[in-house]
Amino acid sequence: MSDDKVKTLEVRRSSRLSGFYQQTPERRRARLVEARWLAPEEAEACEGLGGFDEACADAMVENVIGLHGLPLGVALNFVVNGKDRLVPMAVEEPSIIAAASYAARLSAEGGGFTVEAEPPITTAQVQLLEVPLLERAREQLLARAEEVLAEANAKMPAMVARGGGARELEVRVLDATTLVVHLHVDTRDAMGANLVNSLAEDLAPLLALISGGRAGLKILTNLADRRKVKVLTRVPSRALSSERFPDGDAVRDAILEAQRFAELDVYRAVTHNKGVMNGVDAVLVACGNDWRAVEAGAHAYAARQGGYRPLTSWWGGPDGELCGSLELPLATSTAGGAARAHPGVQRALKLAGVSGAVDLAGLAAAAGLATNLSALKALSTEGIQKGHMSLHARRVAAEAGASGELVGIVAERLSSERVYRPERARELLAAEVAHRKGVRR
Ligand SMILES: CC(C)(COP(=O)([O-])OP(=O)([O-])OC[C@H]1O[C@@H](n2cnc3c(N)ncnc32)[C@H](O)[C@@H]1OP(=O)([O-])[O-])[C@@H](O)C(=O)NCCC(=O)NCCSC(=O)C[C@@](C)(O)CC(=O)[O-]
Ligand SMILES: NC(=O)C1=CN([C@@H]2O[C@H](COP(=O)(O)OP(=O)(O)OC[C@H]3O[C@@H](n4cnc5c(N)ncnc54)[C@H](O)[C@@H]3O)[C@@H](O)[C@H]2O)C=CC1
Repeated sequence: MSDDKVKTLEVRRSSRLSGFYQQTPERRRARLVEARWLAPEEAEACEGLGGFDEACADAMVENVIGLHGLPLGVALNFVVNGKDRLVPMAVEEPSIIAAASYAARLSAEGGGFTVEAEPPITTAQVQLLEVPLLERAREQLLARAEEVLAEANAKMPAMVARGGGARELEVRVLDATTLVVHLHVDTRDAMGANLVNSLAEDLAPLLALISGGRAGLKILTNLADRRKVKVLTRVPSRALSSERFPDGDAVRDAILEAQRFAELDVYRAVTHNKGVMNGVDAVLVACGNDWRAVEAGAHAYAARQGGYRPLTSWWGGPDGELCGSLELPLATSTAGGAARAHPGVQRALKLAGVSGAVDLAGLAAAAGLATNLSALKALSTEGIQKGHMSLHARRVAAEAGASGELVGIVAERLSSERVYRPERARELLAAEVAHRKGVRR
């Protein structure tokens, strides 16, 4: 590990930054410097597109004609495996970052999030077609597994030197003449897609020869179920009480009813899991990771028992607390892709103190459990619209033409009326502007 990384890990910093959300972006950046989350020059570099320019973009994808921005925020209050963390989130939807921060505050009351992550195993699939003697081919492939693994490792000396490498060969029968070989590879801090895809292509002729069949597709699987991450939390029921809902036990029970709904009904389970992915995806986007791969794997994992189920579980603990867990496959990267090419991604990883791909997976999962908790709590008490729409109101106000402090004023009036129509926002804005002109005269 580099000296810089060691220093980042040693500094004790608080993820609780009171009043943060009421401040301007400029002041928030200054707070991150004061609280030693960012160096002054890093905070300055966050401004605007944060150093991401057309040259970076042109090197990343094809047919670039410009840049596309998204808001980058930080979720606060996270304690993960006993350590305070800030969680960078890039997302277009209002209230997700607030929801993550809110649930992280609740979780911190019970000690925070505990993450258990599997090693970073990415799996390549080689399809073997027209295999004459399936069972014999399977036996032969397994008998020569060590040879195949050694061949694979010989093709990636740098990964082996890093502590990664090919770990296991698995053979599955798909139909009367088709096998699939799984090559499980520890890809350390890389997602490993390009690496294992190359391995699969290189090894396919040997696998076909051993099986007596012919090689078909050679590609990784995004059902990365050897690369799962599990996150747990417990929230004391007193932390769930509020002025409007003073009985924390009743709030806990209402959340458990919401969980049961998702367990019983696929229509609800899908929305429930959307609330999980609100947190997971926002972290992955901020950290330049392949969220399509994670989305695909997460939903397949949710359906692994045949029916589609919620990715999280919530249950009552022995001391009346609310306990929750989230488990999903999460193949992340801090070494490749945008992590190398995008200066904003590099800063986000630094801000979050990410030590590697497995650590990033844990942080994204903690954010997912958090956004699910906030959504369930809101849904089972006051309803989603109050918190969500009062934040959405700022966007409605801005779209109606408000700027500067008028955004907050119009948004607050929309929220107090609980009306979020653009025409009402325009009326309120016009009235406020007319009022100000009248006062000046
Ligand atoms: C929005 C809250 C948090 C308000 O909740 P509240 O109770 O009004 O919040 P509060 O004023 O008591 O503040 C509590 C904490 O929330 C955070 N917080 C509070 N306000 C802000 C803000 N403006 N900006 C940033 N952070 C904010 C902040 O951490 C604050 O702590 P403090 O710093 O004061 O100690 C709550 O209503 C909530 O979590 N709602 C759920 C929102 C949500 O899930 N949004 C996603 C969109 S809906 C969706 O996509 C998913 C869904 C719902 O369909 C999934 C499903 O069905 O399961
Ligand atoms: N089905 C899918 O999901 C597919 C995804 N992809 C894309 O492939 C890319 C794969 O990402 P990555 O594998 O992360 O990037 P990558 O393909 O750039 O590989 C990362 C490279 O970083 C180097 N490296 C340096 N330090 C390392 C460390 N500590 N640990 C591991 N490697 C280290 C290694 O040489 C490694 O090969 C993503 O952009 C993904 O979107 C591509 C094809 C299919």
